[in-house]
Amino acid sequence: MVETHNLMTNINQSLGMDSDPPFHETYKTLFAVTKPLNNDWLAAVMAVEELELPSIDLTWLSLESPEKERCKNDIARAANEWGFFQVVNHGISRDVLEKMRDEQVKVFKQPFQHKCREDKFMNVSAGSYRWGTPTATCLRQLSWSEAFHIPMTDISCLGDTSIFSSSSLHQFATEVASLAQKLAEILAEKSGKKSTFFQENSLPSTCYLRLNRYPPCPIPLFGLMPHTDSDFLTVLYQDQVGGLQLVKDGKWVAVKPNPEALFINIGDLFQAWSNDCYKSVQHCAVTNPTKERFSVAYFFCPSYDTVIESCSGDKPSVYRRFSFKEYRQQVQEDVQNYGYKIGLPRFLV
Ligand SMILES: O=C(O)CCC(=O)C(=O)O
Ligand SMILES: [Fe+2]
Repeated sequence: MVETHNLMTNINQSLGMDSDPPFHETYKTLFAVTKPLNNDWLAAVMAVEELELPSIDLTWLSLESPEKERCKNDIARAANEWGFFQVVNHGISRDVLEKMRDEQVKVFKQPFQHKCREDKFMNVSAGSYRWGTPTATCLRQLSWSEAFHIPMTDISCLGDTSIFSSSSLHQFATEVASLAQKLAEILAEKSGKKSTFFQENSLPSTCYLRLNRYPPCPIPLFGLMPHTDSDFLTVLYQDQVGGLQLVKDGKWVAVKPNPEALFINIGDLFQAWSNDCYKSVQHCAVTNPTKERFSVAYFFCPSYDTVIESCSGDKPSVYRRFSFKEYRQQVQEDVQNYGYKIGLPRFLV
């Protein structure tokens, strides 16, 4: 009882701002029924080994072969062995990244009530702002974060009345979009697929940005529950606090932040389309006891009707044909019925 009381006091102290979502109030029964400080899994999420992801210098892509080919092979190898890698000299200037981050910090500092009325105060679609996990029945299922999910189509029409400065967001999104496209084309080519597929099926307007904020949390919790991304690939720009973890060879590892890098991960669609050549791996974010953390994810998605055909060379197809729309609907249905995403195993041949 005393333990729970102290915990709630700590949480209230770390979240005192009127911009913070009311985590303490909304989830107080979860804190009361779980003994978080004694839970082994909570300690385990914080105690994982920190690794540097394979780092790929994209400068080589602007040179002639063989350097260029070697760089492309490195990208494909990292996507196959890790499903995650970092790119440096990616061509997106520090200025563009810093303006985006300033914008993100400013937006999350808005009063919570304004963020909840995103259509009225922020000029983005209703439903863009999300926080916590409304369905959580124990602390283990709670994501200690708030986020704006913004479709690229919304970014182009934010206008001057929005709290979001459309130009910072727009510039960041445009440059990240072209990086994502370039990497996807290389990965397609290296797995023997048609590299024009993305020009035909993945317009920037079918993609979206997610701005994440992880408030400090006095006890170790998930900032974002373990998941795989339901896209082709994701480009992540994260700050220096750290907290991203992923599964490598069956073990959770922590990713070392790198201010010069953007982080790339393969999503479910690429795993299926490449017939398991590239890996969509489970990842999560964990909280920091004293520091807030920011990240932005760009999700490279095709249009809803795009059909994903899993085949490569002589190897039999691992997954049946499905459209992106079908995939999204199945994920939503599973989350509703079971409380979690099943993902690709649903589509095995
Ligand atoms: O913030 C992070 O490190 C991870 C974000 C992420 O995985 C996502 O937004 O899907
Ligand atoms: Fe993710």
